[in-house]
Amino acid sequence: MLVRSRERHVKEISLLRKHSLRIMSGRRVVVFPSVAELGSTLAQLVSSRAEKALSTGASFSLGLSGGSLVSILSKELPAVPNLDCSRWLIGFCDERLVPFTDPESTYGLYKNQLFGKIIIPEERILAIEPSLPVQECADDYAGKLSKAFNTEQIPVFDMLLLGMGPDGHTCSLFPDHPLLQESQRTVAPISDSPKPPPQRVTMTLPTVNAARCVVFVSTGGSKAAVLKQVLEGGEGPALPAALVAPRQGELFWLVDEPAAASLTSQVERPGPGAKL
Ligand SMILES: O=C1O[C@H](COP(=O)(O)O)[C@@H](O)[C@H](O)[C@H]1O
Repeated sequence: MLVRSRERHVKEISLLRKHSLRIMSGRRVVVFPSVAELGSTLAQLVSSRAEKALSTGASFSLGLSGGSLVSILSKELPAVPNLDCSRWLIGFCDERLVPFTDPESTYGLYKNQLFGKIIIPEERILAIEPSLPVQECADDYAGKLSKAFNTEQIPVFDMLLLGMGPDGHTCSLFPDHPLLQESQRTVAPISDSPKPPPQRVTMTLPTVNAARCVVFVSTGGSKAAVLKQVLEGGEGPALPAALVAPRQGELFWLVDEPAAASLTSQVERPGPGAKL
């Protein structure tokens, strides 16, 4: 009897702690012992938000980023049992203006590593047209989003998966770049990306912050210092990743132990197989 009530108390305290953590910061920082465990929880999270969106709507819209996320997601998402992606709509949070066959192309990487392993109609993947000049390419991609979401306003994605570079950039929004001030456009071109290739197309902050759920994935010791700065603050203007704060949506930071090494604020460390 005593054991049962103690267990209940511990459970309640842990729930309360989780709840207050979320209220205090408006975001959940979740630390995993390995990239594999992070990846499998990420895949579960995508699948659970897809189920939620599809239980009330006609489709589940998911924005993908490039970089290290590609291999993490491509390994773990197809392993989710009974995953039905036929009503998913996939867009790209940013894309490099190179042919799809170029190893820098985010679409190209997902095509090779993921799209062949999940069943998703080709027409439900909204990619850029890389043969266009960068400005036209951004306009064309913004038009595709506008048509798919049937709106002239900012599209509201169900979920966006973001990465963060060691300089604090996310999407193709770089520190001190004028694009951080963009308040009207859904998508913008960039021709002077400090990280190659220089020409890219990116979602803007208003689009990112309109999403229902934003999930950052950040792994490795090279991200430790910048992660601390983004999550706990530091000198100078806020870094692009720190400007991501969905107006009405959820914000997750899924990180591994090396990336979390310098954090001193409270984080969650879920047990194996835990769901977010
Ligand atoms: O250039 C880019 O970098 C970021 C971060 O990539 P990571 O390899 O450090 O995780 C990525 O999110 C973005 O999509 C990409 O274009």
